[in-house]
Amino acid sequence: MSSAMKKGICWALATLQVTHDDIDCEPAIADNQTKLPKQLPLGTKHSPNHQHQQKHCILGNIKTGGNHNQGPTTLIKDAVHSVVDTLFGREDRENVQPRYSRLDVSDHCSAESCWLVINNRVYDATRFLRMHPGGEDIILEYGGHDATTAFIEKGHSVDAFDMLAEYCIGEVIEEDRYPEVNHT
Ligand code: HEM
Repeated sequence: MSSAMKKGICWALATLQVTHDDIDCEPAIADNQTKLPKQLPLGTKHSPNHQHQQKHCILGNIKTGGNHNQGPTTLIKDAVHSVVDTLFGREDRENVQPRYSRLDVSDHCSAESCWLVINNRVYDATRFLRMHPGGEDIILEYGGHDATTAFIEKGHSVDAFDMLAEYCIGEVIEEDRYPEVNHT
């Protein structure tokens, strides 16, 4: 396969967008331990504003051997990794990260779905809200927005920076990136 074609497929996978609504795909992913994945009918119920529902379900069904304890985002990430591993081998999987525009992020500004951008990476802080030592409200204030300056200026510890990785769901698309803020 030519490298241009390879790059094209990587790009296509990377631009597939995943939102919290992907949770609707979870049964289709998990219910496949011993048989082929059940096909989720296209157009299966998602939130009315969901623009990429069909893509998500197709992607969700790629995964084989799902795990009920994993979050939907992890499952989708694994699904992308499975495809990349199959097509190109493991070494290329690091190039594949879901990409979101700042407009996509702005849809997730509630306690039901709370995303933040810190240094051009997108974090889904929804399940962390109640665990946040600084309180739920302060994160919610930044839900759907860029929280880089707030997060860094607060002086979060190294542990807090390390925790971010657990909630990272992708990165901001090239044209919406801001200069990175150094925190050392
Ligand atoms: C997913 C994103 C976030 C993570 C993982 C996170 C994590 C943490 C952690 C682990 C602490 C305990 C102290 C420390 O280790 O530094 C903390 C405290 C705190 N965080 Fe965050 N935080 C996040 C987002 C934010 C945002 C956006 C703000 C907005 C300013 C914020 C404000 C605070 C404040 C004010 C405290 C201090 C609580 C206190 O010491 O009384 N955090 N955070």
